[in-house]
Amino acid sequence: MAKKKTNTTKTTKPKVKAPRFKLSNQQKLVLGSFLMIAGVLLFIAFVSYFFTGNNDQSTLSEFTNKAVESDNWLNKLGAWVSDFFIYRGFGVASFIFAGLILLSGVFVLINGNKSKLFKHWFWSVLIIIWISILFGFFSEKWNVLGGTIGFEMNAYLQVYLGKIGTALLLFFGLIIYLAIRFRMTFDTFKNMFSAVKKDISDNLKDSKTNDDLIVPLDNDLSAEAEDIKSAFSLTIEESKPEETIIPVQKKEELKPTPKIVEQDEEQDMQMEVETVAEELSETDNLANKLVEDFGQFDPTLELKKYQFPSLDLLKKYESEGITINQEELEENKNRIVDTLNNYKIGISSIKATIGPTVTLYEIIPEAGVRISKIKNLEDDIALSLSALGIRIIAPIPGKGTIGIEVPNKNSTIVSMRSVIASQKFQKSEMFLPIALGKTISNETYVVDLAKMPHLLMAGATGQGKSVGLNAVLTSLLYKKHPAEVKFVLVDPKKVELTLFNKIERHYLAKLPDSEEAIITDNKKVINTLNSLCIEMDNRYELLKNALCRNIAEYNVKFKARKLNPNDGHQFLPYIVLVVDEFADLIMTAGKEVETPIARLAQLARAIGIHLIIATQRPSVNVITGIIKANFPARIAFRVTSKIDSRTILDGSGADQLIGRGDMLFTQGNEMIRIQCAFVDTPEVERITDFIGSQKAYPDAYLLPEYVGEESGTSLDVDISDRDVLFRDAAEIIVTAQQGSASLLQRKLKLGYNRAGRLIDQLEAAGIVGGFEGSKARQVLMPDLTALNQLLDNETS
Ligand SMILES: Nc1ncnc2c1ncn2[C@@H]1O[C@H](COP(=O)(O)OP(=O)(O)OP(=O)(O)O)[C@@H](O)[C@H]1O
Repeated sequence: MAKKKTNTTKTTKPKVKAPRFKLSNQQKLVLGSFLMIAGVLLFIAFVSYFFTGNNDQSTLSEFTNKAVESDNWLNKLGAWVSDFFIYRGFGVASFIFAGLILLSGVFVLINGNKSKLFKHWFWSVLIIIWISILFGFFSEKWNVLGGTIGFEMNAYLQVYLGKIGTALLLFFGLIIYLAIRFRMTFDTFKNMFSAVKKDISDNLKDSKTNDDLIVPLDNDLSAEAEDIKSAFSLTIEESKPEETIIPVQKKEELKPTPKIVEQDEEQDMQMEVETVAEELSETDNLANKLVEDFGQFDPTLELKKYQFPSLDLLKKYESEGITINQEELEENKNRIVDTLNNYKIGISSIKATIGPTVTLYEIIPEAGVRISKIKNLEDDIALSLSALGIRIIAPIPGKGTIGIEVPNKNSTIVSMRSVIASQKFQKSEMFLPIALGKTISNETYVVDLAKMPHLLMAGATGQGKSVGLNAVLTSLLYKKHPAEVKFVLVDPKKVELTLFNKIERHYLAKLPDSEEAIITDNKKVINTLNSLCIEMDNRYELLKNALCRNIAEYNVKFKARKLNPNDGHQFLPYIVLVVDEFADLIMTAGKEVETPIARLAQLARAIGIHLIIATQRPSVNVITGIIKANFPARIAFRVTSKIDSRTILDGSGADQLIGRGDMLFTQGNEMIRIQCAFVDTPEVERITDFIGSQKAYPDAYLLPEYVGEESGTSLDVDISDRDVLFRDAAEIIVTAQQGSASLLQRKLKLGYNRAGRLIDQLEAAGIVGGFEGSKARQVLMPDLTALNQLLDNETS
């Protein structure tokens, strides 16, 4: 804690803070309901004023005299308030005040958008003034309607503008209001007018036709026929202009809203051009309305003030930036040329690209030289260049040249700061951007974890795996809000990821019953993985109901308020599962972890769960076929043998790396050599401190509850060993007809383990059915009578 404090004082300058009026939920309830009631009372008082206002005039001056009562339905206060608002204030327009106060109460209660409320107040006050002046205009007839303000303002305006001027000014005020508030245009009026005109003419026509069709029985038949004929012919003639279809020439005239295009006066013909706007479903309409009223759903709202870590928290290295050692370059070039010449390989040109740790020499061999010949001489060339970690790429994909990578004598550190600060990272629009480091041509390399969709990291000990993991996590922390991504961290070594404990309530996800968010116990990993599988199934269900194919589409739809939270929909954060020391896990838990990992790897990509697994031991029994098949994106740090390299990358190369963050990255096709960004423990500590010191969610992101199989083993529970709360628990479960441990936890206020044990005992007693994965257990007792019968039989 002390540390946190010093940190914040260091970074923030003293500044005077404006006092914040943030209401608690209870305060909101009190204030909201007070305002609503006040609004209703005002309304009642105002209505009453029109019946009792005259009688109450005399009682107003006697406000403090208890003996004098008012006729207003709210008695003295009602009389006084309505007199104040209606007589002395704005007249009938004061009713709008009552509405506004009621509306404010509703906004406070539902925690509505403040700027929306402010807008309502602003426009309503304007319309109140306008109405008041309008009625003030007719004050001679109805003097109460405009109130004193309306009357006085009218008198003032009429002195300067006269009656006509005032009337026109009022009309102009109305136009301004409609134009700005309702975005009305001249066309809107025109369309409205035409629509009304059409309605009237249709009605007239209908009535006329009907009238004409009523033929008096005693009339001459031929005359009737004539009448009817003329009546019809008339109708047809009249309807003709409307039905005439005129070819439309101008494309611009076709607007999505129905529009009437006037023809030349002489033709006296009207044509209605109607383009059918895309029909919106009811839910779309509702969503549009909600978005209009409240704006798009903002998942970051709960931590609105959250600040992303600044670049200053990352260290700046002196030795950054490539220094060109001309001598070294020349020397290496000569050696390469000489060595190749020794093997009778001629070179037509050679080019060097200097990277942070290695320099790439690109060679174009003379015509007729076989590439395989150069590839075969790899070891000989390496020997004559007497350098470790030479890698020959023959040919460089897409270039037709041969590459020889030679480590630099003095490598430079690629700092996390430089890659995070790069334009490429800062401007990336990826879902889960990761700044891995810099390529051989010194370009920052940024990839999207969401596209990978899972990452396998392997390398011998001490070659930069943990730094790599930290770089991945740091990248995400710099780019993603706590609402957008959650980490599930598995760290059997117990030391690598502990720093991330500080951001538990911001970024971590955990099982409901676990105390520590970072999982260090291998047994608990199995539960977490299975819980993630449940989360995956749940998310698929949500996606299916929302008719979305992936999490991105789903979240867009949710933000546009097209998905109803009452149907279980919610904004879904990405979940990144990081497993360090995967080999260790496989050794201790074997199939039990491999199965859920494989399931997640196969299916979780669409619903935003991504896996990063890291291992020191890249042997085939750890990185099995099924794992490999589902992890197309792989990072290999230096390994000791070609076999290990093959296991990770399906090819050699990782054995020729030079360590210290030098790595090969593949996403299934080409292999890219990257110098991993270096982020040191103190830097990670500063970042997690910075984030940890900010306001957090009440708890870590809770994963679905998973009842492990081990709890289902002790089914033969002795009746005498039953929990004292057994009967209560049974009654709760049977009454609710829902067999879930979390229900017991809530109702009986128990810990997860005890609730889990109770469920087992209930299963053993035949009250609930067996474990069914993500679903609640079936309740086998239909009602309390059946339950009591069962329990009584047991004891007798
Ligand atoms: N990207 C890098 N740039 C510079 N130096 C690095 C880089 N990555 C790692 N190193 C150096 O290598 C050392 C070991 O790295 P790291 O702890 O990441 O290895 P590891 O593979 O996780 O080892 P282990 O498997 O034993 O945990 C670091 O202390 C650091 O000095």
